[in-house]
Amino acid sequence: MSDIKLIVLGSPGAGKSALIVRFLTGRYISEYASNSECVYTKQMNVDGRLTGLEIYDPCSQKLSMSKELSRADGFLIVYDISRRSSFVFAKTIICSLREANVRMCRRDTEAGLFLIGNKQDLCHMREVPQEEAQKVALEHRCHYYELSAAEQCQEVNDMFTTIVRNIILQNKIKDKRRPSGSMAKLISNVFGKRRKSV
Ligand SMILES: Nc1nc2c(ncn2[C@@H]2O[C@H](COP(=O)(O)OP(=O)(O)OP(=O)(O)O)[C@@H](O)[C@H]2O)c(=O)[nH]1
Repeated sequence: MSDIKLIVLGSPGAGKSALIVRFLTGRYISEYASNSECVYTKQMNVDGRLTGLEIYDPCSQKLSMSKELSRADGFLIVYDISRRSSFVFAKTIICSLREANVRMCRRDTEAGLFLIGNKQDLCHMREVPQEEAQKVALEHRCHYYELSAAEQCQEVNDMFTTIVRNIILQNKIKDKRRPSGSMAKLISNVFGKRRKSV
């Protein structure tokens, strides 16, 4: 069974907990405790393959989580479509992750960045046009979704499933590109043995 680790980030009140709880339980609860970090686990069957999923919700106050960052396969960056400041914050997170990726992420974040506009049910109060968010997602090579944790159970479910499927696929491609143990040994025997750093 493969394990996928997701981290959910975004400004306070964007709806991170609501999305996670909706996905895990199918329920929407309007108030969540927001002062403690949480790790949720779930087993999923994706295309006939059993996958262990770990979702980390660091809670908004704690963004210094280098250990968790380095273990993550995917980053869900949530903003509230009715609050521009949350979108600005989401863009800042994306830029920081791109920078951090160079230094410490286990996986290339390219396949693992997901920008999520939540609270679509509040579109009458919209401050972030969908086109603008799509453009940002394209620029930063993120996948993009807009939905409502409050009103769209199936869509939230589909989104998480697609995210996990994407990551599994991407990890498979990377594993194929990465030389296998014996191949790596062979390459190292031929080219790497005598290399010294100066
Ligand atoms: N209208 C609407 N409200 C939502 C939606 N999702 C979440 N909310 C509300 O937004 C508020 C914040 O939701 P949370 O899930 O606690 O947000 P959070 O991002 O986890 O917040 P922190 O834990 O403070 O980081 C709550 O009152 C939710 O009920 C949504 O899709 N639509």
